[in-house]
Amino acid sequence: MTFETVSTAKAYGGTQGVYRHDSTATGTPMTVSVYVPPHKEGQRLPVVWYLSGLTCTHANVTDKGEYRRACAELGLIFVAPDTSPRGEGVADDPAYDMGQGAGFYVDATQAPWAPHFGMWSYVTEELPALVATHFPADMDRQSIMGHSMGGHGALTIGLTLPERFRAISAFAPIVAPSQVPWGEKALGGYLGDDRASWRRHDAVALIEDGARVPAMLVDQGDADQFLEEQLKPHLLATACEAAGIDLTLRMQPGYDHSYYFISTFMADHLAWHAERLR
Ligand SMILES: N[C@@H](CCC(=O)N[C@@H](CS)C(=O)NCC(=O)O)C(=O)O
Repeated sequence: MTFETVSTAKAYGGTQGVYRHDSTATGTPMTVSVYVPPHKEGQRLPVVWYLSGLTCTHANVTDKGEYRRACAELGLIFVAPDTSPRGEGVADDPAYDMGQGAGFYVDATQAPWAPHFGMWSYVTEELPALVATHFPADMDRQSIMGHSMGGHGALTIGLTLPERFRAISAFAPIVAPSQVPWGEKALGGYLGDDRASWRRHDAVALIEDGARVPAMLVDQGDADQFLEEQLKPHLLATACEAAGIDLTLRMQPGYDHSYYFISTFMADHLAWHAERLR
């Protein structure tokens, strides 16, 4: 399978690259951003996965996430995939919260989404194999983070694969998609009406059903316009408390849902990940 370099640039002594490859999980070309910090020849480095939110491509966090200085200092590879398949033959929805740019990190089972919307398999199977092949990655040291819909992806993937991900964190995540409009629309569309099939794609439900990790870090702005209707972090706090999961939930006064918020706390999250990836 070809893995094509779209661009590379030196940053903080390392390399910020953008790459494109044909994906069997989505049946489309996919674009991914990877930052490799400065390192010694032959050295293998831990990998932090960053999953983005609604409307994003790989480029939003690459341009505005301000992760490179911390990744260079901490020796972390930072991988930022796209949020969905894209292109002319790919189903879409006129709204921003469904279809292209809104893959929700599930493998869709329903028409018209099922042929291309295989983002769970893409992020958990296909892309990790490519990262292992093409970068100096130590795949025994991985962690995962994300924002909003990507926070949902990070929490659900991290909770499902605790043996793979040593740390999970999120910025303003959708913690209980089955209980909020964004999630009800997306999971209903991609997975169908049987709500039982949604539970493995809902962080709160996964914890209620027995998923366990040692710890999670979540930052949430209290001026986030989506806080009350879509995000509801207290549902995660309640589930973690009942399950004995050590959740650090930090309500950040005055911060909204944007990359100004994410970039403010990015270095903090990366340091938290690096500690667990040593
Ligand atoms: N377009 C939506 C908001 C979508 C949104 O806020 N997306 C977040 C993730 S959930 C994002 O990261 N947007 C891209 C950006 O800020 O660069 C609206 O206007 O209500």
